[in-house]
Amino acid sequence: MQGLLSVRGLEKHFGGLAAVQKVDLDLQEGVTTALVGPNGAGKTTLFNLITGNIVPDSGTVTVAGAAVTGRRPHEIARLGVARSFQDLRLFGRMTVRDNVLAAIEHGAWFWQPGGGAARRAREAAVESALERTGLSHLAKARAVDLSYAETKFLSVARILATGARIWLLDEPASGLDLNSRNRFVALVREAVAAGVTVCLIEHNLDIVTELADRIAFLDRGAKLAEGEPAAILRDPELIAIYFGERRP
Ligand SMILES: Nc1ncnc2c1ncn2[C@@H]1O[C@H](COP(=O)(O)OP(=O)(O)OP(=O)(O)O)[C@@H](O)[C@H]1O
Repeated sequence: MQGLLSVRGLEKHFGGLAAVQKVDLDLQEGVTTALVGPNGAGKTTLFNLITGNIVPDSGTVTVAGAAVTGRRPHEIARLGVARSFQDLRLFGRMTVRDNVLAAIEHGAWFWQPGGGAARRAREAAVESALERTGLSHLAKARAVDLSYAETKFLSVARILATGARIWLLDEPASGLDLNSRNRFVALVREAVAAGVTVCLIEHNLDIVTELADRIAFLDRGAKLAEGEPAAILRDPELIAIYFGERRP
């Protein structure tokens, strides 16, 4: 069944390297999918192809049935697809609040008809995102002054504030302490319960087990398997590939 977000035959080469090879993937509404695979499997490249940060050599991406292949990142974001980056891409010198505000597209300015209401709605979305990520007390701090875990939550706050219904999270919990990691898991669960469809790239298999309904397993650019976490994580061949014990 075609998903809310659907990928068909997606391919990307970098010179002679096939980074993503004929990948099909469906993100079904309300289903949390984890992309799992060893380093260099093509997971981030797949996100980049979906979000328009990289143009595919071939294949298609559709969001809610609309073809978006080759469209620019902001056009795809406007359809309700938000993502985080491994390197977070925050504005270090801006405040936490302004980092979140900047993530929301300014559809209407206050001098336009309805602009005042739109601005208030944006501000409310920012405050709510800060509250849900536990960052309200840091709203006026500069992003550069945050702790590592706080920057990770700021990255999630930026997604929350957009109201996007599809979240693509690239290693969102890497390096988090236990308390922050648990808060992160709860935050994602809350979003899913509110109707968000999540796809996450995650190396921590405990987090995958806790959050994912499905795993798509990638290796060397190709999707090798897809299914329920229990089945995928019990497959000795996949686990050998994942932990680098590949047989020739
Ligand atoms: N812009 C680029 N130019 C050339 N090669 C690239 C580029 N981006 C990615 N690659 C290569 O494509 C392959 C897939 O990389 P990608 O970052 O998608 O893997 P990944 O599964 O996300 O890895 P990791 O788990 O380490 O983040 C790698 O061999 C990588 O070196």
